[in-house]
Formats: sequence, structure tokens, C-alpha cells
Amino acid sequence: METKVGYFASLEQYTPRDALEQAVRAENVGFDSIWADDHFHPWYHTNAQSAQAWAWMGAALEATKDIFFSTCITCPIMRYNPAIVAQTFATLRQMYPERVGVAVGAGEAMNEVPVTGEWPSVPVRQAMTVEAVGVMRQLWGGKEPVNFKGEYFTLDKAFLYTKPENEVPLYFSGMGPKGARLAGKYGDHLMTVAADPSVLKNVTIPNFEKGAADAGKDPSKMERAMLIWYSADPDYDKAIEGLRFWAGCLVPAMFKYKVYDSKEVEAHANLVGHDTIKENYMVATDAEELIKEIERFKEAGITHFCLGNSSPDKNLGIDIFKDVIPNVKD
Ligand SMILES: C[C@H](OP(=O)(O)OC[C@@H](O)[C@@H](O)[C@@H](O)CN1c2cc(O)ccc2Cc2c1[nH]c(=O)[nH]c2=O)C(=O)N[C@@H](CCC(=O)N[C@@H](CCC(=O)O)C(=O)O)C(=O)O
Ligand SMILES: CCCCCC(=O)CC
Repeated sequence: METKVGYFASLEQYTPRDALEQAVRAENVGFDSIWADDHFHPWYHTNAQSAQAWAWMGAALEATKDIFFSTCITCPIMRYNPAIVAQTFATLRQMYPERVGVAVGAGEAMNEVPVTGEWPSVPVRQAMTVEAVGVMRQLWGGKEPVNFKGEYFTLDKAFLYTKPENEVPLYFSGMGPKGARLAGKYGDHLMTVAADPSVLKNVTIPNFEKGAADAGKDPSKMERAMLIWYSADPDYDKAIEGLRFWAGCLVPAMFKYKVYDSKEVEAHANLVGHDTIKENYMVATDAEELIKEIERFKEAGITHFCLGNSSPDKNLGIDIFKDVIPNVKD
């Protein structure tokens, strides 16, 4: 499968207008896709943003020429009703055929708790996500109004009048082994986050492939997309510190406990050392180093990169890919 290089235009880190300008620049540089985080609260507090992803996508699709867009990722089970997620992405895909996908996952406390007060366990949220995907697919494909009474969601003669020309490609996020299996079974493609390449190769991807095979699908035709942040700068220490905004994602407690106040997340993020940041994200002083990093993950089986630019100079962080993209494509 051909390698795709996508740009993650963060709505938590940059203003929506700034992220839109980055998307335009990234398309001109030759990226294959644009991905946007779908958040209510951000992963950092100081100077953070948190624009609504779907509103932004409409504007960004119009401002660009033909590049593919998806969220990375949307949680379709709590603050959003899955039927409304289905309607939103059907609308965007009808307006921009072949250019729109959606990625879904079981959610994060910082996006759901502030507006629902609820935070079910991981297994419950995973079961809700599976049911939500079923709801979305029934609506996208439905030629007649749909009645459905599930454990979590209900459709009562629900019909999508505005339909995409074909089904919206659905990336399913799996970070743990069970999540990856569900991604294979219920998604069109895998979405995951950067991890040790040996974990991706020996745990995440095999679980994804097993889930796909169990559902009678051919996993070799399904993308394995991965979000990873990078920072490029001629000054190595400056490049590492550029990634501070995302250091909270490296604190496992953020996923296990009900942490939803961005000031609290930031306090944890500020305790993360440079070594941990270096080990988990891509830090580079030139294009050559970025190419090597991407190759490590390609060897682990990743086929679609969603690259979050946390470089001190964000334009440099985009333009450097003129020298990276031709060298990582097969
Ligand atoms: C927590 C793991 O669950 P999993 O289903 O694998 O992954 C969850 C993620 O997909 C979501 O949190 C997702 O919403 C995060 N996310 C995101 C994900 C991604 O791949 C790319 C980009 C993004 C950006 C983004 C996200 N979310 C948003 O809302 N908005 C965004 O923009 C996991 O580890 N699962 C394990 C099972 C864990 C488990 O069940 N644990 C037990 C306790 C065990 C113990 O005590 O030790 C429990 O909690 O009960 C698995 O194997 O699946
Ligand atoms: C390990 C980080 C996964 C979630 C990242 C996120 O929500 C920011 C886009």
C-alpha cells in the first residue's frame, strides 16, 4: 500500500484561522491529507485554543483545492449523538466528494466530562463506539427511514436526506489491543497514536488485522494511520521544547483517570522530561532526521502518517516536508 503523509492541523494549539492557513500551505507543499483534532478542552492551558472541528473543516475544505480531510478523532458517543455525526460528515462529503473522512474513538475525559458530567469506563465507551458506528453506517446507507433500539442509542424513523455520493471512509481509533481489534472489525481503516514501533508491529497491527479478518475483510487493503507530533528546528533543544504543548499525552494517568481540567493536564505536562519527549515524538534538526523517523514507523507497518507540527517556527515545520515527502513515498 502506498505511504500517505498527512498534516495534523491542530485546533488545540493554533487559532482556527492559523490552522486553516497551515492547511493551505501543507497542501501546496505536497501533503496527502489534513487531519484536525476534535476537542472541547485542550491538552494544554496556556495560550491554548479549542475550535469546533466540523465548523473548521467546512471552511478549510473550501479554502483548499483537492486534499482529503478527516477529524483525528471524533468521539461519537457522548457530547455528540452519532446520528448528528453521520449527518455532519454526509453533508461535508456530499459537498466535497472523495475529500472527506471521519475518524472515531472512545473519547477523552477532557472533551466529554465538561459538558455531560459523565465518564463511563473504557469497556463501556468502546461498546458505545461500536454501536455508534453501526448507527452512522445505517444512516449513511439507509434507503428508508431507520428504526433502531440499541443499548445506548435509538433511531426512530431517522432518515438522512442529504447523503454522500458513497460511504464516508471511517477510521477507527485503537490505542490498546482491544481497541485495535475493534478497529479492524468495525472500521474501514486503523487510526492509532505513536507508540514504540515494536508495540505497533507486534501488538497493535496484528490485533487490527485479526479484527478485520474476523469480520471477513482483507486487512492488506486497510490503511494503518498514526498520529505523531514532530518538531523541527536547527537548534535541537529548542525543537524538543517545542513539543511541550503535547507532553500531557505522554502521562498515562490522563487516560486512566477522569482528568478534564486543562490547567491540571498542563501541570502534568510540565513535569515531563526532555528524554521522554524525545523517545515518543519526532525531534529533528533537518529533513534527513525526519525521514529516518518516518521510516522507523513505516517498517512497523504504518501506511498513513498524521503529523502534528509543534515546531517553534511552524512554517519551517511545514516547508521542510518539500524535502521529506518525496523520500518517504514508495
Ligand atoms: C484507552 C484505550 O482505549 P482504546 O479504545 O484503545 O483507545 C481509546 C482512544 O481511541 C480514545 O481515547 C480516543 O478518543 C483518543 N483520541 C485520539 C486517538 C487516536 O488514535 C488519534 C487521535 C486522537 C485524538 C482525539 C482523541 N479523542 C478525542 O476525543 N479527540 C481527539 O481529537 C486502551 O488502553 N484500551 C485498552 C483497554 C484499557 C482498559 O479497558 N482498561 C481498564 C482498566 C485496566 C487497568 O486498570 O489496568 C479500564 O479502564 O476499565 C484496550 O486494550 O483496548
Ligand atoms: C496519546 C494521545 C492521544 C490523544 C491525542 C489527542 O487527543 C490530541 C489530538
